[in-house]
Amino acid sequence: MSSTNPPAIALTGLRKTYGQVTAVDGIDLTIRQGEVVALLGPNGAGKSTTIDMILGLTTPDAGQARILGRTPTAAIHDGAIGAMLQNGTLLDDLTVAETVRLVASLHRTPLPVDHALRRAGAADLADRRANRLSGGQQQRVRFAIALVSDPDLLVLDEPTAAMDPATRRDFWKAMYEDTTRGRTVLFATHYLEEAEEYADRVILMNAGRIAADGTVAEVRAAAGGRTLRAAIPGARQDDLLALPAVTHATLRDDRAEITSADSDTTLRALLAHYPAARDIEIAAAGLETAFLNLTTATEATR
Ligand SMILES: Nc1ncnc2c1ncn2[C@@H]1O[C@H](COP(=O)(O)OP(=O)(O)OP(=O)(O)O)[C@@H](O)[C@H]1O
Repeated sequence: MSSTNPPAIALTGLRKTYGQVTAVDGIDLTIRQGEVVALLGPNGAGKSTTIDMILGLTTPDAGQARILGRTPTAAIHDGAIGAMLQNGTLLDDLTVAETVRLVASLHRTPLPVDHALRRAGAADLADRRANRLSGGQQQRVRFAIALVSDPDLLVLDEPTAAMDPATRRDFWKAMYEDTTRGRTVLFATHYLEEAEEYADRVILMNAGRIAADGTVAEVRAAAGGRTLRAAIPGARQDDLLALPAVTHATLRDDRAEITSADSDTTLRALLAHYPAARDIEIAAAGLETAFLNLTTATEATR
């Protein structure tokens, strides 16, 4: 892809407050065309508000969002963005195929309805009424609606929230096949394994700001993460937390789990303090530990 292409998403100084609450606190972010990006963060971190500003559904108090070199409204108007939101309502009286056809009729160059349904794994639902569908099935219909304009950018707010594990797998399989053609995808999720498995890049939000941004490996490393597990007779949690480089420590009976930014230093100090420590294991921290470390670290500095 040529470097003269505009970014899929360019956010500069983006900010939104609701009364006393700063939902998004000055975000700068560039997402290149073709990237698959996961947006992570605890409840209330500002993910949905950011997505709403990318889609032009919410006006920022400051800063701006540019989508493929245009305003969000212009990009939506051109059918360049397909979106799947958390609570998009489906029209009760229409069948699934009629619903998708209706949305297709709003676009200049839509995909054939049966293509969109097939790609979204919703072909078997075509003749069903939207109000008879389960939560996971409705999500597949919303996915077909997002795909029908054949958009360059897909924005998905917790797309798999209502899906069972098998449906989630099918959804991501369909998604993956679809993005191999250079489509840009931004998805918000609470499932860390989805970010780990499907995203090229992970953006971790906390309290309206970006707490980490990089590949899964980079975000893990930024959280300084190794996990050290051991049986430590007579251990006290306060003492473990006081060991050098320790960021978290939990203790159940004499089994300790310690997160450390520098596991060599922690281990030396641990053995000096507790020579009876045994069954020691050291592993790279998972994304979940990185997530916890980074979100607690930014909370502490607020
Ligand atoms: N329309 C609104 N009016 C008032 N406050 C709002 C509104 N929308 C969002 N907020 C507040 O802004 C903050 C960010 O909310 P947002 O929905 O963007 O977070 P989120 O990261 O998407 O959370 P979740 O994972 O729970 O969906 C929260 O404190 C929320 O209560």
